Amino acid sequence: MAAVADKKLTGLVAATFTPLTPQGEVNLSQIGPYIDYLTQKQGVKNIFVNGTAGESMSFTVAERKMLAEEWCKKAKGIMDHVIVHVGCLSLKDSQELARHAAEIKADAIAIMAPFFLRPKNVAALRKFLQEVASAAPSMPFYYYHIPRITNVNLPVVDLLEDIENDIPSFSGVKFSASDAMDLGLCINNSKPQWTVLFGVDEELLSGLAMGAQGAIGSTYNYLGCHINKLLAAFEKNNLAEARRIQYNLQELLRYAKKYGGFDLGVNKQLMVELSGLPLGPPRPPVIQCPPENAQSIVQKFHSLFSESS
Ligand SMILES: CC(=O)N[C@H](C=O)[C@@H](O)[C@H](O)[C@H](O)CO
Ligand SMILES: CC(=O)C(=O)O
Repeated sequence: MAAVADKKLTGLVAATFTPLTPQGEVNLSQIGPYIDYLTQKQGVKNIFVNGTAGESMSFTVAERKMLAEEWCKKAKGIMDHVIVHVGCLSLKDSQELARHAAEIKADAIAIMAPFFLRPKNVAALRKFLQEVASAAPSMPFYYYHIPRITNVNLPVVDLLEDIENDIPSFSGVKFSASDAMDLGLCINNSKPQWTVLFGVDEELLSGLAMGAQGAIGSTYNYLGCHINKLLAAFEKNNLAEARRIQYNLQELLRYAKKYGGFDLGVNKQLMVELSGLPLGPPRPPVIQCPPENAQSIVQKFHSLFSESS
């Protein structure tokens, strides 16, 4: 296993969907083809598994272990990083998944705040995170800030203060919030070996402007090659080109709103249609996007993003 911070994580990370059979059972057989699709067709070399797009909380601990193991096994030698999200509502379940991630030699773990009984202040959040991290002390550890889902909206910059004293494996933040001030302060208060990855795909350019070193997102599953161009354009200070690509992603999400919003059901179905991978339906309570709606969004996708642009 790589020592903590052996390989610094930067660039694009796809937050994977979870392949299911048509009956809604975990379908490990699609994980190999999924990884081939990401590397060969999308130019994506990093994955974040069992996260939000992966419907983590809808799966049992046993299912999440099977999934994490297969992602790591199939990504070995092909992907640069596999980050396993181990967040659960129960500390014990999170610790079990953290230990398991270390056993299967994942590259890093990430954890969102528990959101049934929520930590009421930064100290309480830090204690929870520290107890998870200490179950797998050799695993690079990322805090996954996604207040839209957790309703835990404590300033991340406050969490970062001397965090390495409590969590020596701390390696960075997956920042999925539209809060440019907290994001900027996180980056300004980061250690050089940490990575702050931005997680709001439709606002990536603003995250890059603030200094994010990479991006994790669900849309990079099928937009990886385009978003890699956005990252390259930003690097070269070609803001006009970076904006063009960003606007197209925003137009896609705006269009999807016509069909009730860009939720996980729509998002996963778009991946199925665009990749051709049979990833199955989402698991209830998420509902599958009706095929005619998905087709209409796919058409919009093709009008916004062509192979050559
Ligand atoms: C709620 C959710 O899934 N957030 C993702 C990551 O944090 C994003 O990748 C979004 O899916 C994306 O930005 C579209 O809103
Ligand atoms: C979408 C995202 O970043 C996640 O799956 O956690």
